[in-house]
Amino acid sequence: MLRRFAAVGRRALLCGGGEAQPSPGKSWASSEALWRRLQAGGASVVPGFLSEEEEALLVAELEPQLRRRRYEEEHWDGAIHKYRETEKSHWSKESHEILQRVRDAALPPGVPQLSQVHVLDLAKTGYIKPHVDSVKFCGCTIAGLSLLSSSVMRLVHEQNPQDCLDLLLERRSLYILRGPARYEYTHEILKDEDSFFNGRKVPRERRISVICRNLPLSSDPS
Ligand SMILES: O=C(O)CCC(=O)C(=O)O
Ligand SMILES: [Fe+2]
Ligand SMILES: [Mn+2]
Repeated sequence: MLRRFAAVGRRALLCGGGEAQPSPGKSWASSEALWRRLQAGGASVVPGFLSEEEEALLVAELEPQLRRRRYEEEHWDGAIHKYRETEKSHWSKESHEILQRVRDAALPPGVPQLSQVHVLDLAKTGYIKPHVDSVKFCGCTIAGLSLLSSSVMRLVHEQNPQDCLDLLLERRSLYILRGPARYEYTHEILKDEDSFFNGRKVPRERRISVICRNLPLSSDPS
């Protein structure tokens, strides 16, 4: 089974959005102070991690596999809407090298990794509701590439929902969720109609994410 998280029922409070303004052009997060804290815990966003050529290469390799599937309305756990997905362990040499670069950049050395890469294709009208990836199936780090579309990822603290921020996930960026951002905050991908970052529309097109994860350790908090 592909799903790896416990969905969170409540809708996130409105946060970030047009109000908290980072220094113009400088930040990929809507709240500087909170983002600095989450970065200190190991979270990050790396814009332009992929070149256009690398993005095209990954999409070309994934497209035939994805096209065989139909978009599903809703996942059984209710978190993902209008999506299709696959898990892939065999890649071309070129793609393998890109994914190795992701693993080297994002996954801590010495921690076992899920060998299968999760590929999630969200339709233009697709979105992901707030959830925390299940500690049963996923370890300390989630590392995701965004292909074909930019999007806004919202992080909301599970205990203090006013503690929240939006991340701009540009097309070809890499995001890393680790530490508090991985365990204490839900993450979600906003639907097109809600997709704003600092008051600016971030149009949601079809988006493919390619996600590498660590395996859980028995010492992971749960
Ligand atoms: O598409 C993404 O980048 C996130 C996907 C996600 O949250 C998940 O599969 O658990
Ligand atoms: Fe997830
Ligand atoms: Mn996730």
